[in-house]
Amino acid sequence: MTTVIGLTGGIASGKSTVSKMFATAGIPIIDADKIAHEVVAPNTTVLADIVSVFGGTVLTATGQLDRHKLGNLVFNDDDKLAELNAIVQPVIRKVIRSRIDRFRNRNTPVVVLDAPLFLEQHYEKDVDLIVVVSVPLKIQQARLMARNNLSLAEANERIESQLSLANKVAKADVVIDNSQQLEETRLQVVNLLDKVRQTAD
Ligand SMILES: CC(C)(COP(=O)(O)OP(=O)(O)OC[C@H]1O[C@@H](n2cnc3c(N)ncnc32)[C@H](O)[C@@H]1O)[C@@H](O)C(=O)NCCC(=O)NCCS
Ligand SMILES: Nc1ncnc2c1ncn2[C@@H]1O[C@H](COP(=O)(O)OP(=O)(O)OP(=O)(O)O)[C@@H](O)[C@H]1O
Repeated sequence: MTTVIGLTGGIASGKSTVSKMFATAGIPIIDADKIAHEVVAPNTTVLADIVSVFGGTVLTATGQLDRHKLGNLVFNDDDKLAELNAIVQPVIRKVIRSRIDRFRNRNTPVVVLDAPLFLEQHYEKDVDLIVVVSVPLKIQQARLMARNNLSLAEANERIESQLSLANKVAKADVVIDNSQQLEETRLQVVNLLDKVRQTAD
């Protein structure tokens, strides 16, 4: 039997950080952001659809998606973000589901699905446990501004384009508090894995 852990949280809450901790413990990761990057490679129909809606200016000189430019177009315009989601989410969903099926068929004991839009895109039924990484808003803003070199207003636009963290926490089976030192977070990951393994035994 496979336990699929759905790992989510707000932007810059620490999903990748937590997901690396699971990977270090030997757990395979399905990374939705990585899949989202793969499905828009040059010469894909997804990229062609994006260009037909947003125009050729979202491409770099070498025909790659200019992620920074597209991000600036969609994160302050709900309608444009919805248009982008309508193009990419069905394709991302297909890849995610086929990877989960493969792990379940192989009876891999524990797998993590790291998906920022897990709750917005309703992946609840695809997983066995919902884990939300949580930090107070002030820490989320500060980490996002530092990591992506954004102003407070730009950081807030991105934070507000998702379900609120409080809303995500309310839907969680387990909450990982990532507001302290990394070691504190790592201990919570190790504890959670112990519990999951005990339940599966
Ligand atoms: C708009 C894009 C080009 C911006 O690229 P950029 O390199 O700046 O961001 P990146 O892809 O690394 O995502 C960073 C974070 O932004 C947030 N985010 C990404 N896409 C979305 C979205 N559609 N809605 C809300 N938040 C989002 C997530 O928290 C994500 O972890 C890119 O995010 C994208 O293609 N998004 C659509 C695909 C998607 O939904 N990805 C999320 C995985 S399900
Ligand atoms: N406990 C921590 N203490 C200090 N900094 C941290 C901690 N956890 C994460 N960070 C930093 O905060 C930033 C956001 O973390 P991370 O990239 O893991 O978030 P994320 O939720 O995966 O983001 P996204 O939604 O954009 O994919 C990174 O720069 C990371 O190094």
